Amino acid sequence: MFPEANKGYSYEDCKATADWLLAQTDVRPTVGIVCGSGLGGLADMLKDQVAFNYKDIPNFPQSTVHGHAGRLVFGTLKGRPCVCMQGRFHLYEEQFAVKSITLPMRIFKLLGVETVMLTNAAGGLNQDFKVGDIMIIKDHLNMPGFAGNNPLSGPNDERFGVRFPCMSDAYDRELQQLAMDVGQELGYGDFLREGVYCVLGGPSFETIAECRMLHKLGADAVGMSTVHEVIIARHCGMRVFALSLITNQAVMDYDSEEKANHEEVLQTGRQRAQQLERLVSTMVTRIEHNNNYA
Ligand SMILES: O=P(O)(O)O[C@H]1O[C@H](CO)[C@@H](O)[C@H]1O
Ligand SMILES: Nc1nc2[nH]cnc2c(=O)[nH]1
Repeated sequence: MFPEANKGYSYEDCKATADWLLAQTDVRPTVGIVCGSGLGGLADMLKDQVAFNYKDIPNFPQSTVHGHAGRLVFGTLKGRPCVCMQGRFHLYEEQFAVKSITLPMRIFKLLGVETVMLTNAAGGLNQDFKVGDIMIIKDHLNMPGFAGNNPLSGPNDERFGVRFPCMSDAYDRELQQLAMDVGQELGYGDFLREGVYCVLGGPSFETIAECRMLHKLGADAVGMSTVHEVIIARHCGMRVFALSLITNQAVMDYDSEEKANHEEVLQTGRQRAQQLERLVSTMVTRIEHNNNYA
């Protein structure tokens, strides 16, 4: 499913994969997009597509989760060259996978990507949030990281970045503001939020006590992805924008009959897909037009 432990992750391996891809397409992407659960439609927005199944790409992991197609799509979005992961990898898909799930970020970097835009489906912990809200991520809590499960653990290759990267500026503030501005213009003000995303290892959803604890700790939404990719993307100097679609309310109350489930997650994704695609595609256009954002 994933490349063998410690195989396929060196700078040379990543470069070989990037060079292989660059030899198959004329697209030279400067924006990389990652589609969350049920949000794969973002990739369909790309024009003049050149698409690869993950299984055909050297060193690439394979998607195993329903709602993650497993294709790397190159193309243009309103004239801007992009690459899009239609399907991402999660910590729970294989034990000790924190390096393989983040590998595509290093390949993005070596393809020439400058800005990464990540999306995910998440459970809402903030009691003001509703299902269908879009949360611009301003910061994160890396729970697996507290236990030493950080994608940068192990030897550091300075060709990618420094040993101790700063994370207080992980989420680009100009891009957060751009998302707010674009969202307001598109009339999304009623369901556009900002907040802190907390990553857990999954795949089990949270208990009621866990949701209450995470909320008290300052998390507005909880999921099982994104943070590891953000760490690797920032380590190698790419700008990061990330958003969560609040696909379900985290259950915080012992009287509640609600139960988190993946079908609801995918269903909410389908309902908000078009607006989310418009938000991301309009942002990409502005990144191109305002060089101060690029
Ligand atoms: O984060 P994405 O990939 O959107 O997926 C989210 O949805 C799945 C649970 O329904 C989990 O994998 C969670 O992380
Ligand atoms: N951990 C977690 N991941 C999610 N992804 C979508 N919804 C949820 C949720 O409630 N919890």
